Amino acid sequence: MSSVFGKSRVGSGPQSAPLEVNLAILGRRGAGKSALTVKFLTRRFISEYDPNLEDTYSSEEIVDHQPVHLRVMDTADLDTPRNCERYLNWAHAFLVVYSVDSRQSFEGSSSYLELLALHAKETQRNYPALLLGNKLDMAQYRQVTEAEGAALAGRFGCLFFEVSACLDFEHVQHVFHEAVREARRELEKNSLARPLFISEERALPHQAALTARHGLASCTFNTLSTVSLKEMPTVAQAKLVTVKSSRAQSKRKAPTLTLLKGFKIF
Ligand SMILES: Nc1nc2c(ncn2[C@@H]2O[C@H](COP(=O)(O)OP(=O)(O)OP(=O)(O)O)[C@@H](O)[C@H]2O)c(=O)[nH]1
Repeated sequence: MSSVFGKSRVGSGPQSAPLEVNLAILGRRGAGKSALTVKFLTRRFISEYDPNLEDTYSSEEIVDHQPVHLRVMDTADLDTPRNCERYLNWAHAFLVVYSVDSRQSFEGSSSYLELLALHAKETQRNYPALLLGNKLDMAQYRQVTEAEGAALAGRFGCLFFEVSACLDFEHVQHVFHEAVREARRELEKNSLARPLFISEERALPHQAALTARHGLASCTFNTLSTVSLKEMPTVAQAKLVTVKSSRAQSKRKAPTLTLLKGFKIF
């Protein structure tokens, strides 16, 4: 079965179209969402970035010998979740990122996990989430222990990894592929599509509590999976661009490629 934007296409046979998976990266500003996204897409570490841009990228992946058309939304909330339906109703799985050297970002990740739990409860669906403690290379400045990260993940029943956008690509790739596996399991379980473009907004009883605790004032929940066309993010074909410069080169001498909208990669 397929639907608009590939929301529900599930197939594993050699003849079937690639599985389509939408993945949203959530977390407080500065946690490293963009750096992880770009590392995954290009194997490179961001040097400069625009924190206000939110983009969705598309990448063809092979996960467990199966082709997957993966879309990654690198979200740009400010300090708290805002207008969450744009990703709540779009993503099949979520990566919630904090930085191990920032307690504030860890507390922010907890708000996102609560938001996802609430959304799952209201829609009576399971949305796989992975909790990522990023900037592992900064472990000497840790404000969050690995045990705290694991405990938070355990509380919300999600997988937990500590990663670094500036260390090895394989580890970052592994985490994204784990998210695909989680999404695939869930899609296979519910191979029925969630309806799209049927909108009914209503306030939720639990929302008031969450709003009060985390300032999620602008998050509304749509009961029937609503995404309007104008809200759909544009897809940048990230993998179509060839990167020829090397980060090993001197930053001053290296040509700057504006590869993905808003990111300068050396
Ligand atoms: N040392 C280190 N720095 C990182 C890592 N990941 C990201 N950074 C840096 O942390 C800063 C914030 O990274 P971003 O990827 O822009 O963070 P973000 O979560 O996308 O932040 P917003 O775009 O503001 O939402 C940048 O200066 C990155 O270069 C990492 O793994 N290690």
